[in-house]
Amino acid sequence: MSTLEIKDLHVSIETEQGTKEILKGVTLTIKSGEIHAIMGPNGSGKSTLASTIAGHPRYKVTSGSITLDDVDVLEMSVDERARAGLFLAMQYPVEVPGVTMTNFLRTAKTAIDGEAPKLRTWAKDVRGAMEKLKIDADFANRNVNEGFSGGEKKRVEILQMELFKPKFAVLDETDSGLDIDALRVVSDGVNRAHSENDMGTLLITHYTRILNYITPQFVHVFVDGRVAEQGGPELADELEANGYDRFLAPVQA
Ligand SMILES: Nc1ncnc2c1ncn2[C@@H]1O[C@H](COP(=O)(O)OP(=O)(O)OP(=O)(O)O)[C@@H](O)[C@H]1O
Repeated sequence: MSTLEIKDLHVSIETEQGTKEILKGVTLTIKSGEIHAIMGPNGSGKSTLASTIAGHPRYKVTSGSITLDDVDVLEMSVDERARAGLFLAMQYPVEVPGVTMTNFLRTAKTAIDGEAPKLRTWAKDVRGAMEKLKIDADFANRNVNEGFSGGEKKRVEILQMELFKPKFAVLDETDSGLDIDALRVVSDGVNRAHSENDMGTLLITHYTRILNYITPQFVHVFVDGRVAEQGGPELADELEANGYDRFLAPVQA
């Protein structure tokens, strides 16, 4: 059993207008096997939280902590975070010209595990995972994300998650731009990682649609850089019905 613990996290960025505090005290604990959904209005800091967990240099932690099984994540480099078992699927995946998917996946898996995967089983694992995610075999020879459609990029992210077997995944708007079939395929991938690897997930989303396929035990409403309320899946239904007015009123007052 692993625990990813975020405690009273404050994060700022430097802008031309000066320092801007975006996260204003986020506290959140995720354990192995748990699915947590974060929902919240545009600009409330959800992606900033994902980027901070990922170790993006732009986001400065001014106070608070992130630990993985009591080890300080904020002291780790981006690579070390991946090796420690954190997986981050970002809103805007990057293209890597000149690097084929096959080479990328094997190199990344080697870096994460500290040893190269066995050639024969690895090729089978990759093929099997691609089939499950309905990714055409041709993608193996294409350059990472180059010319991939939005939905294809998301499937490829989940492919990485299946193969790297992280302890925790942070999925930032993995559902945006997915058609119904792709949504189901991607959700199945996340659910498999939970049942087979006991992965913990932080799922950032704007829509309850994905929550029909991936059932979170916890829903957190993010407003103005903090968790304004926590609840079960019924909280997502309430947001769908009533929007964020109830949470925004105290902020705007
Ligand atoms: N690099 C940056 N430069 C300037 N402002 C930034 C930067 N990154 C984030 N911000 C600001 O911080 C706030 C939070 O942004 P963030 O992307 O974390 O919100 P979000 O909740 O993920 O929004 P959305 O739902 O629209 O994706 C916004 O006001 C945004 O403009």
